[in-house]
Amino acid sequence: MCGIVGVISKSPVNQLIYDALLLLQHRGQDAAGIVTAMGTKFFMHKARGMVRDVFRTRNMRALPGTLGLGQVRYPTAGNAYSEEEAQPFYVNAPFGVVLVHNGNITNAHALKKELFDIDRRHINTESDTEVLINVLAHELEQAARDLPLTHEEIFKAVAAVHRRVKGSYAVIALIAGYGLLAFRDPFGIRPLCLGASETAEGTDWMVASESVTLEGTGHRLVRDVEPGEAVFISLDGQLHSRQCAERPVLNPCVFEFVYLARPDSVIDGISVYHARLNMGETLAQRVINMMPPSEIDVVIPIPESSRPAAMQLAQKLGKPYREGFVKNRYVGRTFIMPGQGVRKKSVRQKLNAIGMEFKGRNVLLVDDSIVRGTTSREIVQMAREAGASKVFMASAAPPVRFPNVYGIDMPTKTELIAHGRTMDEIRDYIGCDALIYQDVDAMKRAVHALRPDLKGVEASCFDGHYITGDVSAEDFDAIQTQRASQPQDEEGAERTRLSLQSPSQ
Ligand SMILES: O=P(O)(O)OC[C@H]1O[C@H](OP(=O)(O)OP(=O)(O)O)[C@H](O)[C@@H]1O
Ligand SMILES: NC(=O)CC[C@H](N)C(=O)O
Ligand SMILES: [Mg+2]
Repeated sequence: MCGIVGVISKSPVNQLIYDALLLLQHRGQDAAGIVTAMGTKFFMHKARGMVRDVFRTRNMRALPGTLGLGQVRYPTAGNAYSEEEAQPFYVNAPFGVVLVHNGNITNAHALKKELFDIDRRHINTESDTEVLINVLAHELEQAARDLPLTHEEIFKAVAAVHRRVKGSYAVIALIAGYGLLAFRDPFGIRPLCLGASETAEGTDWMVASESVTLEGTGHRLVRDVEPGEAVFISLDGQLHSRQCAERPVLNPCVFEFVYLARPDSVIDGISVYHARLNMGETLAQRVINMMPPSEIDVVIPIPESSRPAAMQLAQKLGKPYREGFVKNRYVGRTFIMPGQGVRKKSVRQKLNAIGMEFKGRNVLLVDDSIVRGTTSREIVQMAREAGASKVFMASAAPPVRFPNVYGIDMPTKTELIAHGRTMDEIRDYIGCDALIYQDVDAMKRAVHALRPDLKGVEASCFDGHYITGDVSAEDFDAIQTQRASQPQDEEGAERTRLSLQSPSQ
C-alpha cells in the first residue's frame, strides 16, 4: 500500500503534489518521488526517506509545470534500500511515460521474462512497478502503431495490460505531450479516487489513493475510479473514461479498513472510520461472549489505528475508555517499517505507558490487528511493568494466518504470529491473560453493512481466499524468494551495493 497522486491543473503543481504526498505519508515511509511535466519534458526528483526529508527547496524549484504525479513508497517487491526502485518510474518510448503504482504484481517474475524474450524490453531492478510500466509502454506502442494517439488507443492499451498483468494495481501515469492516465485492477483491490476543483480558467483534476488527499488540498471527491476502469485526462482538461476489463468486480482490500487507510477517508463509498466503529461493536460482542465484562476495569487503545474500534467497544461494554499509551508523533508507523529488527525497537520508542492508568487494574488493550505480534508482545509487557493486575488483549481484526501478495508486505506464513499456532500458544507468546480476536465474517459484515451492494472484500490474509484466483504456487514462491533475498537492514543493503560494484572474479 503505497500512496499515489496525479494532478492536471492550470497552475504550477509542485507544491500541490508535495502537500498531497504529506497527506498520504501514512501509506509509505521508505521513499518518495515527484514528476512534473512542462511541454513534453519531464522533471523528476525521487529518493529514499519521508516526504519532508526528500524534498528540499532546490528540489521543489526544479519541478516546474502544471501536471505531475507523486508517490510515497512502502515496498512489497524489490527492497526498501534501493534508490532506483523509488517511484515514479520512467520509460522513454513510446512518447515518454512516467508512472506510479500502488499494489503488487503477482506474475511479475513471468512478465519480466516475457518482456525480455518477446517484447525485447530490459528490466533493471527487482521492482514490479518497472515491469508494469514496461508492459503499459509496450501495449501503448502496439495500440498506436499506425495511428495518432487518442484516448481510444490508450484504453485499448489498458485493456491489454489487464489481460497480461495479474495482482493488484492502482496506477497513475503521464504520457508526454498527451495527458494523465489512471486505472485500477479489475478487482479494485487497491483504492483510487478522482477529485476536481473549479478555477477561473477551468477544472483542475486530481487522482489519489485516498479521499483525504482531495479534501486536504481543496478538491471535492467526484467518485472512485471503478475496478478495471481507465480515466484519461488530456492536456486541455477533457476527461474520458472507459471500462477496460472483461469481468470487473469490486473487492476492495479489507485491510485498508482495518489499518492501512486514514480513518477520515472514504473508500469506494465506505467510511473507513465508520467501518472501524463497526468492528469495535462486533468485537465487543465477542468479548461479552468470551469473558464476564465485570472482570474488565478499563479499555485502553494501542495508538494510533485502533482508537475508533476501541472507543466503540468500550461504549458497548459500558467500561471507561482511557488513553494509557502516549505515542511519540515523530516515530512513524511500525508495521510498514522494513525489517523486523527496526520494527521491534520502534514499538518502545513510539509508545510509552502512563502508569496511573494501569496500576492495580484489569485492562483490556485493543489493537486494530495483530500481525507479527511485535506490537502486542511489547505492549503487554509494558502494561505489566506499569502495574496492571491483569492484561487482556483484543484485536479488531481476525487472526492473520495467510501471506498477502496484493500490496501488504507479509509474503511468508512463518512470519505471522497466528500461523500454525493455537489460540493458547498465541496468547502465551504475547504474554496476556486472555486473547480475543474478531471473527472473519463479523469483520466482513462490518464493511459490508456500509455498502450492501458490495460483492465482497479481498481478505486473503484472514481467510486464505485469493480473490484474483490466479496466484500459482510458482507465483507465491517467486514473491517469497524475492523478498527473502533482499537485505534486511542498512548494512546488508550496503554490502549488496559493494558486491555489485566489484563483482567477484
Ligand atoms: O502485530 P504487528 O506485526 O506488530 O502489527 C500490528 C500493529 O502494527 C500497526 O501499528 P503501527 O505502529 O504500524 O501504526 P499505527 O500507529 O497506525 O497503529 C497496527 O496498528 C498494529 O498496532
Ligand atoms: N505497497 C505498494 O503499493 C508497493 C508498490 C510496489 N510493489 C513497490 O514495491 O514499490
Ligand atoms: Mg498500531
